[in-house]
Amino acid sequence: MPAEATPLGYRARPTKVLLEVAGLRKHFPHGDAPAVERVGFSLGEGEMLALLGPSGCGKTTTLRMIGGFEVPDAGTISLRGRDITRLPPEARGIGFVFQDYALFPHLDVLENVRFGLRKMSRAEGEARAREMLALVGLSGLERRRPHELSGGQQQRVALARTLAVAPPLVLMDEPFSNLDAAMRVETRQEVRKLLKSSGSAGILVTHDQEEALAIADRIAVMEAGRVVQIGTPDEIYLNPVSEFVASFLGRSNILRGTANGMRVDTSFGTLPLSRAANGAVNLAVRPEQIMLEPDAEGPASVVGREFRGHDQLYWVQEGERCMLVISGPGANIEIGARVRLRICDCVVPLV
Ligand SMILES: Nc1ncnc2c1ncn2[C@@H]1O[C@H](COP(=O)(O)OP(=O)(O)OP(=O)(O)O)[C@@H](O)[C@H]1O
Repeated sequence: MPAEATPLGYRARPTKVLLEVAGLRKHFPHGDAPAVERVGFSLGEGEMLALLGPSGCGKTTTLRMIGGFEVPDAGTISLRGRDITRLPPEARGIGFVFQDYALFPHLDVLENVRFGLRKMSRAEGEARAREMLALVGLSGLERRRPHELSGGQQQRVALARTLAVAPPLVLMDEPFSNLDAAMRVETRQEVRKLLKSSGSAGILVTHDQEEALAIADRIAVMEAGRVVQIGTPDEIYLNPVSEFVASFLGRSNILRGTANGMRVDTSFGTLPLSRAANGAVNLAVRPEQIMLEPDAEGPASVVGREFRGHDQLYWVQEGERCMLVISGPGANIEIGARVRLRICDCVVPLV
């Protein structure tokens, strides 16, 4: 598979390793359990990784250890083959974009971006800062102070300041959380494009699955201090390893079945499996993998419906079980209607 598989540059696998994290552990004093335990992954040059998981699962602690703001109890972090585990943040050559952007309020936009370029001559630093501001689409706003900018513009100044020193890696902790929904969607694609065009890799901490799917080449899903699955967005969405991953990334119906290799017997008949399994298994079925057919003799009935414009959600009761189904916007089936459900795709065995 080519390294750059799509126009937006989503990659299946890192090419050359930039960052290697192995066996990271952090147990804070007074914590019942370690905040981070046995976390390991590698990141390719220019790759974008999302650390995704619910509040308190250890995403920020992992990021802070990579950045040098927290010292791990165990494990190693190396950047381009150099062990940086115990180096202070400023000696690591890593860029950061924080939630609050951390811009200097008394400096204008140009001076904020020039701040990290103090080793250059004034003229060189200014030229580079202007170049970065053009890259993030803020030319013309050089003399504004941060409070005269929108949240999205401040975010881009922070990014320009970080990218100006061309770090091989940029760490971002929920960088879009102060933006409104529309601005968040726009800004995350811009950030992705900027990092890709500057060749910097990125690690983004988020609890927003849609954001992770939209921005990342790969996603590391964390649960209770551990990485439970790492893969491309489609690998994780289509082949979640556990019920936790299946329900954290999108919505899933969970069924019981008896597997035999690549097939499984269920109350919906014998279905193909996405990967081999044997014996009693739980299965994840995405709501869009189920077809809803009106049928006066059908064994199920519609008990809830939500019109969402581009599609519709249906809750369908069949005996004891309530299934979630997604249909196109044109399928108008009333609440109370009798229906038949058909699973029209392979289903995923869970551990
Ligand atoms: N400095 C600290 N001292 C003690 N406990 C901490 C400290 N920082 C984090 N923790 C604890 O470690 C665990 C992991 O926290 P962390 O901030 O890494 O999670 P997170 O996944 O980033 O959560 P969120 O999405 O809410 O920011 C939590 O139980 C948290 O309370």
